[in-house]
Amino acid sequence: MLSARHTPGNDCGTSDGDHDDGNHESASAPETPTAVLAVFRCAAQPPSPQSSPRQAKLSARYLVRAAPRSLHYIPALFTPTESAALLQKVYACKACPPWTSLRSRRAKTVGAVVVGAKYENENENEHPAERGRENKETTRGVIRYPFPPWLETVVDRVMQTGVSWGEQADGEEQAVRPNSCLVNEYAVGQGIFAHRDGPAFHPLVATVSLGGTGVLELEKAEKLDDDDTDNSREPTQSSILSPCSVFLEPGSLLVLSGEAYESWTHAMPPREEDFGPFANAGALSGGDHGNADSDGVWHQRRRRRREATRVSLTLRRVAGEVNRDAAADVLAKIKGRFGRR
Ligand SMILES: O=C(O)CCC(=O)C(=O)O
Ligand SMILES: [Fe+2]
Repeated sequence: MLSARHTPGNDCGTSDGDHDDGNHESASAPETPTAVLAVFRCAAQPPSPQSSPRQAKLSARYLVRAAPRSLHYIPALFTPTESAALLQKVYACKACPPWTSLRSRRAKTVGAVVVGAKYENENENEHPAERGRENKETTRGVIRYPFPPWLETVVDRVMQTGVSWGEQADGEEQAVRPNSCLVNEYAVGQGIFAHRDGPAFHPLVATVSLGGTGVLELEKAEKLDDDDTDNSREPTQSSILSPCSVFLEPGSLLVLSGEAYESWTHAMPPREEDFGPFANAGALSGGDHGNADSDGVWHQRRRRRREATRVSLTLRRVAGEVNRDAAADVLAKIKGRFGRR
């Protein structure tokens, strides 16, 4: 099991990615209750406004300059063959919980699961009134299930890029692995509403795309936390202020950290066709999804039909303190659902 480091700003608090749907509590319990290793109390604690947003330590060549800081796009981290094999693993995974069907996608959380959460926008039907809203959950615990081996190999590859989920308590530079993975499945025409992932997964999430293509639209959050209006804050580090779109190819990795994580919403509009310009057009790997013509000129405004179901693996890290009451509660629920083993 991975150790649960408690790093500032990395507490369980708000979870926006799977938040919307109560995905954690009801359908996320893997079928093996023995996998429960610990339950933690989460102290909702937004990142300190004084500290500059933590940026992912990734090669500058992956930085998307036409997007808010700090968004990195790594094309072709997985080959088409590897991506196809991973898709099979996702669908065949016996150690993973069942899918939760949502309004415009299916989702499941593999690994550490936030439980007892109440989300302001729990009811996704309220969308689009919820647009851009950050969840204020009253999370009470986290259950740590291990990742299945195939997911650990995904993490290994992702971490080769230099991505790390926080620093060790002693300040030593050492890679910290993610412990939770939100798996989203979007049929062609489906998507996810605008949200921020919030303090639960701060300071960073990294998403592997498999199957079909997708587009993430980023927009500066309209309603920022009080702290964000503090004049004494450092000037914005964002290179841009207007909304932008990022094209996501299968096999790619997208890393959101810094302001892109904290102050911008991201959404995948539910549609069958996407339009440029794409902020990462110059970084796309090409091939079947290429935008470049024979002269290498990028056609940023080209239409892109979504042709296949897209599956994304969003790697995150959750931390928290032991909460024995929540543990007892959760274990009782799991036993009730799956019976004693
Ligand atoms: O599917 C994606 O690429 C984005 C998923 C996402 O934003 C989330 O789960 O929080
Ligand atoms: Fe998200």
